Amino acid sequence: MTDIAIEAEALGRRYARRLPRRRVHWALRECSFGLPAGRVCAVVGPNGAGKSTLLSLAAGLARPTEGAIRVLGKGPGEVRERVAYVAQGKPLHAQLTVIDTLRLGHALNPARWDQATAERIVAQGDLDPTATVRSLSGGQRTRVALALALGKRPELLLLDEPMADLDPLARHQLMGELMAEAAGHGTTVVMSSHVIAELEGSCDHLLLIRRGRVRLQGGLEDVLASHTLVTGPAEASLDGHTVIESRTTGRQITALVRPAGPLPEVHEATTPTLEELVLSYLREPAA
Ligand SMILES: Nc1ncnc2c1ncn2[C@@H]1O[C@H](COP(=O)(O)OP(=O)(O)OP(=O)(O)O)[C@@H](O)[C@H]1O
Repeated sequence: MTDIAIEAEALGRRYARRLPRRRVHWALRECSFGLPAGRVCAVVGPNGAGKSTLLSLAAGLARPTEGAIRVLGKGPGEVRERVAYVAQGKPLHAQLTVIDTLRLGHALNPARWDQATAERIVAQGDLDPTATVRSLSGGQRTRVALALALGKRPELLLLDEPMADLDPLARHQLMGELMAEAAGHGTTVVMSSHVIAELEGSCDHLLLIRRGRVRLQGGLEDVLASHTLVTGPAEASLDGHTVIESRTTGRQITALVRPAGPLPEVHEATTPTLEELVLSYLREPAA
């Protein structure tokens, strides 16, 4: 088993847009990173940053335009059986019932299928197993998609905004299932989300993408510890430190910095929360 679940080297994906004018658009460019196996990794970034593109490349549903991506030490197409992917639109067969959807999951993954887990996730949502997928609400479909993904007992679980349409209780309960899966079976979970609160406390690795580039990556504790949120008088100098973002209110400055050494004593310094860190990187002027 490899120590790195996903390894990208100068990864790029370009789309050709026809309208309004034919032009080439890079959804991802020069992305190099390694996600350690057995971790729960948050993929964050603004709308259109390239998160879904990255997950679909890892799932082997799209091909890189340049560079390379390796998943569980191999090409994404070679490890499909060991990887589960829940895409943003949660594609399922609308005409199948819930129970037939799980049967199909079993038929497609006979060697690894965990019926008990899949059934438990469906049952916790109080779903009628004989209902067709077409008749389910968006959140109920998400539950079935997650039941299929976890039933597959994957080594790598790729989730594209999995919790977006779930109610708070379902969100809490399914996050618990995901965390138990990761802890109990050493599953690597890579999850994109805009809800930072749901990532805090569950993720231990961060990949922040902005405008198709990896802007920040690493173990969550290390990433947070390498930044400082400072407040102090507006005229106090932060020269020599890397200022990610700063805002001045009246005579006070608040800034997220990567300190290069001790900060001036006039500043009050704290370690940022994940939310503060992500917001600062998203607000950062053109990186
Ligand atoms: N099939 C496609 N054809 C053309 N452009 C595309 C296609 N898919 C994505 N893009 C473009 O690639 C960029 C990245 O899109 P992507 O869906 O990966 O972003 P995202 O970070 O997942 O966004 P969101 O948070 O809104 O889901 C966007 O500018 C998008 O318009």
